Amino acid sequence: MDLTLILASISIVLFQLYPRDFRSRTAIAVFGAYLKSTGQILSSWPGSGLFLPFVSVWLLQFFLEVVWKVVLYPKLFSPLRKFPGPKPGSFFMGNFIEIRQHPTGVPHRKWINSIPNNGIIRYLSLFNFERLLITSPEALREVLTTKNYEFQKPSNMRFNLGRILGVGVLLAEGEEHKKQRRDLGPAFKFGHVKNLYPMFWEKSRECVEAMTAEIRKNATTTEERPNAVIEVGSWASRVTLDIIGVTGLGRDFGAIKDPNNKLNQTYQNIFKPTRQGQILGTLQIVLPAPLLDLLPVKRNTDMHSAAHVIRTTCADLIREKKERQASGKPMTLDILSAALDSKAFTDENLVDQLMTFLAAGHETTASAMTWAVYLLARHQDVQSRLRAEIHQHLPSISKEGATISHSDIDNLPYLSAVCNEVLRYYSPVPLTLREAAIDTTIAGHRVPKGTQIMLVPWAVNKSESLWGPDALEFNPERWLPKHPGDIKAASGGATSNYAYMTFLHGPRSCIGQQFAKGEFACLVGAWVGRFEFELHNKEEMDETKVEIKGGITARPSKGMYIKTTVVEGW
Ligand code: HEM
Repeated sequence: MDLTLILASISIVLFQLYPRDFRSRTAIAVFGAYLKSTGQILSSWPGSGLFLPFVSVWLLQFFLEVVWKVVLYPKLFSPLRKFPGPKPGSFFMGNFIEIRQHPTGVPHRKWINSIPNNGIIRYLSLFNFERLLITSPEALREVLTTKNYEFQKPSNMRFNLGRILGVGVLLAEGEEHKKQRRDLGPAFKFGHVKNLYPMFWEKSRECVEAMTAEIRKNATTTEERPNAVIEVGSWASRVTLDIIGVTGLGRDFGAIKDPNNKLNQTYQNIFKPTRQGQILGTLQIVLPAPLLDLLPVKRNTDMHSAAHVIRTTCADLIREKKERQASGKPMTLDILSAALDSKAFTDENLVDQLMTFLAAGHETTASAMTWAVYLLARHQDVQSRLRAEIHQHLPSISKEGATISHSDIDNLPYLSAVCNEVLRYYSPVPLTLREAAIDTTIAGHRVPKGTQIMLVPWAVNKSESLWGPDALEFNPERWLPKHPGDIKAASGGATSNYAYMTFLHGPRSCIGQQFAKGEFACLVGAWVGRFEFELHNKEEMDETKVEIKGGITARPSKGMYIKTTVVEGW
C-alpha cells in the first residue's frame, strides 16, 4: 500500500486522539520526510532534501485536520449532533455571524425561548466548533453542582482573566479551588458582611453628595429643581471601586472625589470595548491566547501596563496591612484582614486574590447600578413606588453620621424586589463558559472531553419555560409574596432556583453574592432616595436601541446618559 495513504490514515487517527497536538503532526512530517529521503515514498517528487517533503506532509495533515474538524466531525460524526439547535447560518461559520451581530447572550435567549429542547441546545461557533447551551435546572445542577469539578474554565478564559483578575479563587481548579474557597469563606459569610452595611451606606452617601454637587454646578435650566444630564455608568464605577477598596481591602481609593483616579482610569481602559480587543477575542477561537498576547499591538500593551498598575497596588496594600498587623494596631473590618488572619495564603497568592476581588467586586456591581437606573428611568411607576418606600423607612441621606444596619435595608420588600428583578433582567455577567475536563455526561447524554459548555444568565434568566409567559418583562412584583406563606416569591415565582443564574450556583457560585446584594441595595436606596431619573435619549425607551458592549460584564457601550433631578429634602 502507498505509504502516503498510511501516513494520512495515521494522521486522521492522531487528530482525533490529540486534536490540538502540533507535536504529533510535526513528528509525522519528520517521519514522512525521512521516508521520502530514503526513497520509500513520494519518490517521483522533485528534490532530494528533507524540507519540501516535511512541509508537504505537515500541510497535508493540517488540511486533513481542518476538513475533519470544520466539516466532517461537526456535520457527520459528532455525538452532539443529536441535540436540537438553531439552523447554522453559514457552511463554515455555523451560527457565529448571528452571535457577532448581537450583544452577548441575546441569540442564546432567542434560542432558549424558541427551540424545543430537553436541557441542552447545540450550536456552532466559528469554523463549526460545537457549543452546548445548558437550559434546564436539572442539567444546570449537574454542571454547576453535582459534577462541578468535571467542568472547568477553558484555558483561554483562564489566561485572559488571569492577566487582570489574578490567578485567585476565580481561576483555581479542583482541590486548590476547594481549599481557597474554604479559607476565604469566613470573610464572605453573612455574619461578616452584615457589619459592612454602615460602610456601604456611608460611601453611598458620599457618592450622592458628590453627584448632587455636580448636578447643581451644571444645572443651567430655569426649572425649579436642579437637574442635569449625567453619565451614570462612570459614577457607578467610581463608587463601587471605593466601596470594594474600603470594605474589601481597607483603603479608600478616592475615586468618587477624583474621576481621574489612576486605578479607576486603568479599569475604565481595560473594560472599554475596542476593535483590537474584539479581533483578538475572535482569533482566540482558533489560536492560543498566550500566543496572541505576544503580538505587539496597542490592546496588548494596554493590558500589560494595566496588569502592572493593579498588581503593584495590591502588593502595596498587603505590605501596608502587614505593617499595621506587626505594629499591633487594631485591624479593620475588611476582607483582606480576614484573609491575613486565616494565615492560609502566601503574599504572592494574596496579591492574586486581591486582584480578583477588586475587579470581580466592582465592575459587576457598577454594571448592575447602570442597568438599575436605566430600568427605573423606563419604569417611572416602579421608581416612584420605590422612592416612597425609601423615604418612609430610611434615614435621610443628607444627615451626615446617620447610619443604617443590614436589617434596615434588607427589610424593605420593594427595594429587595426591585434589586432582584434588575439582577435577573440585566445580569451583569451575561455569559460564562466551562469545558468538559473529562469524558462525562449531562442529563444522561455523553459529552466528550473538551466540549465547550455555555452558561448564559441572559438566556436562562429570561427563559419562558422557567419564569412563565412574562419572562421578558421587567416586573419586580414577581418577587413579592402574593399571599401569606407564598414561598414561590423567594425565587421570583420561577420553577427552580437554577432559573436565576446571576451569581451561578454550587461550589463555584459568586463568593461575593451577599456582599454584592447588600452593597447594591444600599446604592439603589441612596440614589433613588436622592434623585429622579429620566432617560435623556428618549429613543432608549426601546431597549433594543441601547448598544451593549460585550465582554465579561454587560454595559451600554456609549455610556448611559440620564436626566437626573435632585429630590430636595431627603
Ligand atoms: C452584582 C454583582 C456581582 C455579580 C452579578 C457577580 C457574578 C458572579 C458570577 C456569575 C461568578 C461566576 C463566574 C464563573 O465562574 O464563570 C462570580 C464569581 C466570583 N465573584 Fe462575583 N459577582 C458580583 C459581585 C461580586 C463581589 C462584590 C465580589 C467580591 C467582593 C465577587 C467576587 C467573586 C469571586 C471571588 C468569584 C469566584 C468564585 C469561585 O470561583 O469560587 N463578586 N461572580
